Amino acid sequence: MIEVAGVTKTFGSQTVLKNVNFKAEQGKIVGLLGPNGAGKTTFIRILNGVIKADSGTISILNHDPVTHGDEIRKISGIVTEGAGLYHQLSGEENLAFFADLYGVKDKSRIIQLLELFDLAEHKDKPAGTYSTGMKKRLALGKALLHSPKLLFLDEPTNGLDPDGIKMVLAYLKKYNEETGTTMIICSHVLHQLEAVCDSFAFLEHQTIVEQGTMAELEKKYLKEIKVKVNTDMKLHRKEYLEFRCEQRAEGEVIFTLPAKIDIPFLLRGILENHHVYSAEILNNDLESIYFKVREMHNE
Ligand SMILES: Nc1ncnc2c1ncn2[C@@H]1O[C@H](COP(=O)(O)OP(=O)(O)OP(=O)(O)O)[C@@H](O)[C@H]1O
Repeated sequence: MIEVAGVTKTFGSQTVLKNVNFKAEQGKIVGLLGPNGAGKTTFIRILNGVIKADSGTISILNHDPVTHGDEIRKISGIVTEGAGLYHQLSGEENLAFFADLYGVKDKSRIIQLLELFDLAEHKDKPAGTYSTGMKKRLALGKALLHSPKLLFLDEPTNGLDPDGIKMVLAYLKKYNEETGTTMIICSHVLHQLEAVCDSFAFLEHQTIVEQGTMAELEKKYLKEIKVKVNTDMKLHRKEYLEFRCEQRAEGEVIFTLPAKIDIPFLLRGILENHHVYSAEILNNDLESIYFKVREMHNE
């Protein structure tokens, strides 16, 4: 769906993006990660045709955002920090206004989206009186009015409370599953991204240094696995079945294994003489991988 090769962007004397390569498959949700100022928003604005790259090639469903920006905006939606809503208009009036602007003929789409985002009972209230979570949901509804094939989401959960975050992410996942809409999401809240994204791209030093699914990233970056085992065994050594281990607390042992494949062997070994109440891999979450990727590309 999206293919980017060798994209570079400078603002004055500052190079923000340098030789960026990126791919997104149709129907997938891709997380775009990187520290503050890495260039994530700039990259999304280039993809959406709002600003122009200095060099490189971009193809979005075979359209170039520079020459066919309008076509891309017709098939894409965007949610950014400023939701771009009219505060004096009601929720429904906002969607009606943008539906006209986007040339959406089927007006039933407005009520459908208000219902989808649990805003139907608030549709007549001015958007300015909405809570942050309601505004975000209305902005999502606005971005989806014309049933885009592609959705750009820049920090979609910023400012939301934990319930709001959970709700917005659940809506996005559900919408993706039901419609196959491709989504690119920028966020710093990694555990949220981990739950919804199919793959991840890492922006570092002005370029995408890594892109892959969780399984691909784990394989490449996790050189050892840390497993926390709740067991009644008491350790008197720093090694067990040739694996490094450490008793953290009573009944809790951390084992360091070369690979996931060693976990069944370890657990069978312990179970011969002890009980195992639970076992959990500690370092295979997106946050651990994010720091590994950064570490490797900052050496
Ligand atoms: N229109 C502009 N003119 C000049 N500099 C800009 C412009 N837009 C972005 N920049 C600069 O480009 C760099 C990257 O900004 P960008 O907003 O793309 O980063 P980001 O990864 O989205 O950051 P954050 O995580 O903080 O949102 C920053 O140093 C920013 O100041």
